[in-house]
Amino acid sequence: MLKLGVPSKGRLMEKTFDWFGARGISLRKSGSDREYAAAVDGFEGLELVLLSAGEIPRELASGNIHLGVTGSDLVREKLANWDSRVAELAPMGFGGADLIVAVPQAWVDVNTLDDLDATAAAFRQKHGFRLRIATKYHRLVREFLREQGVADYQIVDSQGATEGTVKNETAEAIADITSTGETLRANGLKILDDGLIHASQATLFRGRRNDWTDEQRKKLKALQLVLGI
Ligand SMILES: Nc1ncnc2c1ncn2[C@@H]1O[C@H](COP(=O)(O)OP(=O)(O)OP(=O)(O)O)[C@@H](O)[C@H]1O
Ligand SMILES: O=P(O)(O)OC[C@H]1O[C@H](OP(=O)(O)OP(=O)(O)O)[C@H](O)[C@@H]1O
Repeated sequence: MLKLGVPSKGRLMEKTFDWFGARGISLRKSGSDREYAAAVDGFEGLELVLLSAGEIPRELASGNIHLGVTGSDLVREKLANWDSRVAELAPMGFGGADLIVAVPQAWVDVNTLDDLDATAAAFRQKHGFRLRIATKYHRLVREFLREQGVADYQIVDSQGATEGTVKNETAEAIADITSTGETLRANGLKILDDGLIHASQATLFRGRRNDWTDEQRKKLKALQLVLGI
C-alpha cells in the first residue's frame, strides 16, 4: 500500500480531488460530510488519508504517509532541511499564495529590506526593544531576513489574523501569506518591493525515507506514469 495524505477540508482538498480526477484517479470522502474517511478508485494499492495541511509535512518526514499534497510553504516551514526529507514530484497549479514581508503604508520612506533594516536599528535606539514582526512562518522569515542582512528585529508569534497585529500594536510589521492582497490593503499594510519570501503553491511530495519496500517503489513508478509526472 502507498498512503497519500491530502488536506481534509476547503479549497486544497477539492482542487486536489479535481487534479487527480483529471488524471483518471478518483479521490473522495467516503463517509458523511464531517467524517474523515476516504476512498480511491482507479488505482490499485493507493490509500487516501485526510489530514490537516499543516501536518502533512511532518507525516511525510516520519514515514506515516508516503505521498502528500500540501502548500510548498508549509513543507519549507515545518521541516528543517526539507529537501533532504521530502522530494517534490509535481507542482499542481493551484493554491497559489505569496509569503511576503509587509509594513504600514504610513511608513512612506520604507519600501525595501534595506529601509526596514535601517528603520529597525533606529527603532531599537528609540524604544529600547527590537522592532516586532508578527508571523507564523518563523523558520522561513528568520532564514530570509538572515540572508538579506536584516538583523535588528524580533519575531512575535501570530497563528492567525496576523495583519491585525499592527493596528493592535502588538507588532510593527508582518510576514504572512497573501493572494488577492485584500487583507493587507484593508489593514493599511504594503508589501516591501523585495519582500517576497516564497511563492507557494499546492505540490505533490513524496517522503524520502529509505525504508520503502520494492513493492512500494514499483507502485510509485506506476502511479507517476498514470499521472504523467
Ligand atoms: N488566501 C489564500 N489563498 C491561497 N492559498 C492560501 C491562502 N491562504 C493560505 N493559503 C495556502 O493554503 C495552505 C494552508 O491551507 P489551510 O489553511 O487548509 O492550512 P491550515 O490552516 O494549516 O489547516 P489546518 O487548520 O487544517 O491545520 C498553505 O499552503 C497556504 O499557502
Ligand atoms: O491576500 P488575501 O486574498 O486577502 O488572503 C490573505 C489571507 O488569507 C490567509 O488567511 P486565512 O484565511 O488562511 O486565515 P488565517 O488568518 O487563519 O491565516 C492569510 O493568512 C491572509 O490573512
